[in-house]
Amino acid sequence: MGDDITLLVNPAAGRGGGSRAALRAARVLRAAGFSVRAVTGVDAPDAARRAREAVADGTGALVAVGGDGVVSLALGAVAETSTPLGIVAAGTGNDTARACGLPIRAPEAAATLMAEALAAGASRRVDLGRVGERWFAGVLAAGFDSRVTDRGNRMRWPRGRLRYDAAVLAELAALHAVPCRIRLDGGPWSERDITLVAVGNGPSYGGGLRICAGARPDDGHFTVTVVGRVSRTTLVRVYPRVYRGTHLGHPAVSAFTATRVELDAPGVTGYADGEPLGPLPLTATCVPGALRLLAPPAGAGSGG
Ligand SMILES: Nc1ncnc2c1ncn2[C@@H]1O[C@H](COP(=O)(O)OP(=O)(O)OP(=O)(O)O)[C@@H](O)[C@H]1O
Repeated sequence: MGDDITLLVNPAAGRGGGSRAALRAARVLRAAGFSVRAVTGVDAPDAARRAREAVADGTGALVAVGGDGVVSLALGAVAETSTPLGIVAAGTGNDTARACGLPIRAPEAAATLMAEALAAGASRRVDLGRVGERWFAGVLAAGFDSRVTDRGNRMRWPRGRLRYDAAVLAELAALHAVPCRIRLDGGPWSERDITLVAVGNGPSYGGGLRICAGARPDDGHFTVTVVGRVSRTTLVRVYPRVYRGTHLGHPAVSAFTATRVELDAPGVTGYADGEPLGPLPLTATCVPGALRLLAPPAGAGSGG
């Protein structure tokens, strides 16, 4: 594996800040002695293909520059390989970087940590979720929250966390529970009316909404949050508590841990790391240590 670094840049991430973040990170990495090249791609599939090529060509590290979307593309290239992933979080939500304790909207700090980790030959093993050929680092969402993501992705305004809040308000008007079948670790199917189900490798989505509070990306399993049938009033009252993760104490909310989660519900689309996976049914599996993450040697769980 070479000592060059490939930046996978989403120029549009974070209101067009992706390119600026890449320039700032590249400056730090070059000053630390690394050879750096940036790839973008004309669209997301092209970017994903270029990332896979860089990994196949033996790049020393792949660094995703942007939000959770470009990290998600990068995962498809590096998962279950020995190529480490760095993250320069410059997007809207940045939940994967947040879950891994990496700097957010601080490209120089992120690049400095990466350079230190590469120089020390250190990386941290992180679990990933897998659905078919797709990988995710954060949360797989289905139900109310996938409809919110769908709407949020279509909205151009407002920006950041406010966009998710606005999408939540719009979807509240159409709130309904759906019958959902859930099976954990190959056990018996359970069927119930749900408002949403979230399968967390990491704890948050939507820029810090801690829907699967307690999930850690290095604990070897998912943390699953199921919200049963709730009224609009209850959802409005409980929603702000999701930022602190205290919604888990509500009687309509159940939490489980599992390494394999099967979900089936009519007319529901699954989203992972904010990207559409397709309609249910789907099966998510937690793959322990599937990712080598460039993180400081002193980071929790370092090694590998
Ligand atoms: N290099 C790229 N070229 C084109 N599209 C990309 C690229 N990288 C990521 N994307 C797509 O752009 C979308 C947004 O990416 P990302 O999450 O990195 O930015 P963001 O500003 O945080 O996004 P969002 O507005 O969704 O919160 C995703 O759907 C992702 O697949």
